[in-house]
Amino acid sequence: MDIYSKLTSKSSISQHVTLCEIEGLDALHVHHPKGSAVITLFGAHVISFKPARRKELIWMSQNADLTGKKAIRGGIPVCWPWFGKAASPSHGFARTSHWELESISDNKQRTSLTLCLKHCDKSLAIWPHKFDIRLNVDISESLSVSLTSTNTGDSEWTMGGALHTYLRTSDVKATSISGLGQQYIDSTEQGVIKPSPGHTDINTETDRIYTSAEKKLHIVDNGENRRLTMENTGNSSAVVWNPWQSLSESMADMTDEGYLQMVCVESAIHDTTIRLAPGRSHNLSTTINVD
Ligand SMILES: O=P(O)(O)OC[C@H]1O[C@@H](O)[C@H](O)[C@@H](O)[C@@H]1O
Repeated sequence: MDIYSKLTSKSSISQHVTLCEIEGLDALHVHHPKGSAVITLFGAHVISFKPARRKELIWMSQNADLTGKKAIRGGIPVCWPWFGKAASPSHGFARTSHWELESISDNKQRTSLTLCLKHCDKSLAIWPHKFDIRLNVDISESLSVSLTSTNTGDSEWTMGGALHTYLRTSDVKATSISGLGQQYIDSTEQGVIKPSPGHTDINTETDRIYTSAEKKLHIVDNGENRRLTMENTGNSSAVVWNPWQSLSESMADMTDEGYLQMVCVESAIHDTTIRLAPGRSHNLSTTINVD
């Protein structure tokens, strides 16, 4: 999907940031000399990142729903306060909530945006806890996304989540990921734990939670001879997901062939294990670089 041709400008809000609309969703278009990005306020969802003079790094489904009625397929969904089906809705409510833009800072090196989501009557009905979460997005020649979760209530709560990055690849069958550690939970086989050589190719439906992944992962797209590094912090696992053919065909927001150009590599807290006492914060981050 060519995100940039679908943007309609509304107003310039800083030297390098324009408020735009994409199919009815408000979005921030960052046009820094070192890199471009688009982030929707719905979900605080990064839907594009392009380092200057390089190709798009982020995959977006051609059939993504951009009406604000369901989660966006592609980009970097912010899954919070839980990962997957730990509770309902799947991957939490942050990715389908409307976030506020809190601040922008532009300098020669980067543009940084902070978006914010706080508890409200709707969130309290789903998850009865008070919180403040902030997503900081730094756009430069690399992309850095950092989610700080703070307990603003008066009792402890527990959270999980993920920065669920959909990476674009020229050919998933020629893509390999390393730094994954020695074992994974295979979600395609009822959570069986399997040994891992620390790296994987993608040539079938893949839904794996790597529980001893290294902080730095390497993703090699041999089709395009491109090497990405993803550095994660604050996570308990790295999740690798590709729905492959028959699942893609069953999903309304994927094209039948969409799975061939993507792989999700996620900085995750799959096990809802972060306990936050009142006033305490946790930071989960992912930084993506083209080597
Ligand atoms: O369809 P959703 O809710 O966006 O989830 C997509 C996938 O997200 C991955 O993180 C999960 O491991 C998969 O099990 C899941 O299918």
